[in-house]
Amino acid sequence: MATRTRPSSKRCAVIGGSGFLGRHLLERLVDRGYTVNVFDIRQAYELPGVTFHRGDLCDRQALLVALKEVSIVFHCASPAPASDDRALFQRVNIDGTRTVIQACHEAGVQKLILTSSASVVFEGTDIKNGREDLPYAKKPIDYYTETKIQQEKLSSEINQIKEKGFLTVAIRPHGIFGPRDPQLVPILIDAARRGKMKFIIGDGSNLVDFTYVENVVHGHILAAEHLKADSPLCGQAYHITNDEPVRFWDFMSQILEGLGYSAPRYHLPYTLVYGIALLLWLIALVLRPLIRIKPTFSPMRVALAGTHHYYSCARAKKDMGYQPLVPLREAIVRTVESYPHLRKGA
Ligand SMILES: NC(=O)C1=CN([C@@H]2O[C@H](COP(=O)(O)OP(=O)(O)OC[C@H]3O[C@@H](n4cnc5c(N)ncnc54)[C@H](O)[C@@H]3O)[C@@H](O)[C@H]2O)C=CC1
Ligand SMILES: CC(C)CCC[C@@H](C)[C@H]1CC[C@H]2C3=C(CC[C@]12C)[C@@]1(C)CCC(=O)C[C@@H]1CC3
Repeated sequence: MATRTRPSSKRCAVIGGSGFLGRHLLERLVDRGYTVNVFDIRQAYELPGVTFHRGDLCDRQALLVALKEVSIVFHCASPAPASDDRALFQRVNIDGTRTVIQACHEAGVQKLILTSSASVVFEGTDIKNGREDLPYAKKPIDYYTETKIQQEKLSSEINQIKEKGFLTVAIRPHGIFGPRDPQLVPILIDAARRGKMKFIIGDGSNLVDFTYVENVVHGHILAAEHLKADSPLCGQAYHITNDEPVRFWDFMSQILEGLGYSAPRYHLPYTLVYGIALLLWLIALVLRPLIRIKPTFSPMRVALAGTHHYYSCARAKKDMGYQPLVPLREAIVRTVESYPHLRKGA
């Protein structure tokens, strides 16, 4: 057992701090006067006032070094959903989160803020204004979702044991976007450049949440600051969104047109595209030992593009005073401006 020194309430660690959300989070934490340790398998940048610890979160000893004298841990590391690697998700999201919890406990950490995902309740069918009490997806649509569910359960169970002095809360963002995001805008533009963004899947009226990264960061920091023994946050999950559901295809079109590409115009039936995506996924699975194929339109992406999925943040508003800081319109402008290299013709 490591020797415990009294942690400072302003000393925190961001696991996954080299990633998109993690880096925005720690920049904000530094602005607010926190001392930050980053723990990640890769070091993507350097920042004054931030100490980097490179390591795998499945390695308890490596974690213990980064968690020394830390009172708050933000765990926002995960393999990318697109990796579609079952063993990797199991190892990092489930076994790794168990290791993070053990290490927090051993190091005397007081609070764990886990980045979960609103998609833990998504099964590929419509969710309208979903609340946190919706049941977890019984048939999760991909390995990412399956392991995010197990991860969230682990963190909430540990809180229920009411280990004195160790509290947990899970934040469930949805469709995070913003400057430096390696997923949404780059994948969308790559599809457009390959001529794959001509079609709208379904009738185009489906509403979804896209959440600007600074609002997600704000939700995490509020959660850390409101998480106290006997507060309603203990062991709970909170949706954090922009609270402005938007038509999926309007959002995509605004990003595409903002960067100089044409918006999709022709419609394709949802069930047809979903069926094709499922078939391609199965073919890719069978061929995986020989060749690795990654179809642009995975069943998960098609489901996300063709159904309603937006969530209520009433619980976060009530328990921690959450309100999005950046409205959607402004968030889209800032995002588009941040990708000059993805502009058409650049
Ligand atoms: N991007 C999105 O739209 C959404 C993301 N989330 C969750 O937010 C969190 C952050 O996501 P992003 O910033 O988008 O992802 P990201 O891929 O940009 O960042 C994840 C970070 O985790 C690190 N990491 C992965 N495996 C690790 C390991 N074994 N040990 C140490 N570090 C490891 C990576 O190196 C990376 O820096 C994740 O937990 C994700 O599940 C939830 C909802 C939506
Ligand atoms: C090719 C096009 C049909 C779609 C291009 C955009 C997509 C890459 C994104 C649209 C919705 C996004 C999303 C996620 C990743 C990127 C998108 C599929 C998540 C799966 C990321 C991880 C989560 O926890 C849930 C997200 C839901 C929305």
